[in-house]
Amino acid sequence: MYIEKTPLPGVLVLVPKRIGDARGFFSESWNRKTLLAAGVELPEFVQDNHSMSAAIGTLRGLHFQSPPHAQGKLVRCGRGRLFDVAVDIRKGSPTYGQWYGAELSFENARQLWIPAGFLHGFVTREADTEIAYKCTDHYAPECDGGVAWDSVGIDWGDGIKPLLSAKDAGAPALADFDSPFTYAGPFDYEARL
Ligand SMILES: Cc1cn([C@H]2C[C@H](O)[C@@H](COP(=O)(O)OP(=O)(O)O[C@H]3O[C@H](C)C(=O)[C@H](O)[C@H]3O)O2)c(=O)[nH]c1=O
Repeated sequence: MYIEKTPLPGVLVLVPKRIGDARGFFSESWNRKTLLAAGVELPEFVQDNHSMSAAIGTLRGLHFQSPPHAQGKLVRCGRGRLFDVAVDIRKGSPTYGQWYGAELSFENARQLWIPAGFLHGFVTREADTEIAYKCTDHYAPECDGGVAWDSVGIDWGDGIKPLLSAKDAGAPALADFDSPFTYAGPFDYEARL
């Protein structure tokens, strides 16, 4: 697995190796031991999610779960193509309000690690795009929160008119949002990579 730092400290791009043969390929899409060998210890994953978005331009986000059920997420694209975004919302962080986005697709096999304390959202760039993502805490609707997709200055792509859920359409702007997260210093792995 290749591990790439991003311009947003804490957020990583992981790219598993694909072993090809006449049938197709095999890939270890997640292996804790491989990451540990590289000095990256992620919290334990306890829930896997899978969502499919039929229309191009479907935008899900920007979401978080507040403590005590804050979630880190490792996102990968099983089918199609999407632009996946993380936003730092840890009060006191040197990168508070900053975002990073990566194009994830079945073809490029890229995964995005988004730690707890960051918003997560994505917009689809192909029809019938599916994402599968691992979460470090269980679903807790009472801790569910969101920030408006268009209030962070994210470049989602030209001329986007997103398909949003009613919840996402009514989310508060980042400027009006009081984050439940506080910066606790850099993640251990930041210095090791
Ligand atoms: C997240 C979640 C949702 N649900 C139920 C609740 C609703 O009845 C239905 C759809 O939920 P929602 O509209 O919140 O789904 P998304 O808009 O895809 O939200 C997710 O997408 C963004 C990008 C994320 O990072 C989060 O994982 C999550 O917020 O699934 C569950 O039963 N379990 C869950 O873990």
